[in-house]
Amino acid sequence: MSPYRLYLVTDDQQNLSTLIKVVEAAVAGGVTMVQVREKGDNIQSFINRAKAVKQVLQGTQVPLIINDRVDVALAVDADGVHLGQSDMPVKLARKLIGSEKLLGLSIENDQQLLEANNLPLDYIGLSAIFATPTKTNIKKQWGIQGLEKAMQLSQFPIVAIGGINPTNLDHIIETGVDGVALVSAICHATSPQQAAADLLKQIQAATPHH
Ligand SMILES: Cc1ncc(COP(=O)(O)OP(=O)(O)O)c(N)n1
Ligand SMILES: Cc1nc(C(=O)O)sc1CCOP(=O)(O)O
Ligand SMILES: [Mg+2]
Repeated sequence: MSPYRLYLVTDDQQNLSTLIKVVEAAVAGGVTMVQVREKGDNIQSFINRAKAVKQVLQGTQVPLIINDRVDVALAVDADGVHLGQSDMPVKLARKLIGSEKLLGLSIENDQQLLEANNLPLDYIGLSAIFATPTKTNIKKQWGIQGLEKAMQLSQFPIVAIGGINPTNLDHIIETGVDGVALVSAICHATSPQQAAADLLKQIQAATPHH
C-alpha cells in the first residue's frame, strides 16, 4: 500500500494549539503522511510549528514533510520536503537533504511532468486536480482525465491535490492514483479524526484491485 495514500497538508491559518490537535486527531484517524505548510515569511514560527508537529508524529510511522523550505526541513530533521516550481531546484535540494529523505515536486503542466521524470524525486504532487479556495494561485485544473494522462506519463508516484473531498474522492481513487493530499476536508472537519478515518475507509473501498 502506498505511503502517500492519505496525505494531510496543514492549514497555516490555524493557531499552534489547533494545529497540534488537528494533527493528533488526523493521525489517530489514519493519515499516512503529514506536510507542514506555512506561507508566511516568519521562519521562526515555521520551525516552531514544524517541531510541534514532529513531536506529535514521534513514535508513529507517519513521515513529516516540510513545504517549500529545505532549510526548515534540515533544521527540524524532517523526513522530507515538498517543493514548488519556484522553490529551490530539485537537484540542489536533493544534494542538501541526501538520498534517504523524501522529495516531492508540484507539477503544473505537461512539460514539467516530462521534465520531472529526469529529476531525483520520490513523488509528484499534481497541481491542481480541482479549483480550491485553500490555494487561489493554481495554474491548471487537471481534472480526472488529466490525472489519468499524467499517470501514464510519470515514472513517479502521483499525489492528487486540490479540492478533494468525499464527493469526488471515488473518481480520483478509481484512477489508481497513489495518494490524495487534503487540507480542508480534514483540518476544517468537526472531527478531524472521524474525517480522516472516513476518507481512509472510502479510499480502501474505491482502490482498484490488480
Ligand atoms: C502534496 C502537495 N502537492 C502540491 C503542493 C503545492 O505546492 P506549491 O505549488 O509549491 O504551492 P504551495 O503549497 O507552496 O502554496 C503541496 N504543497 N503539496
Ligand atoms: C496546498 C495546495 N496545493 C495545491 C496545488 O494545487 O498545488 S491545492 C492546495 C490546497 C488544497 O486544499 P484543499 O484540500 O482544501 O482543497
Ligand atoms: Mg510550495
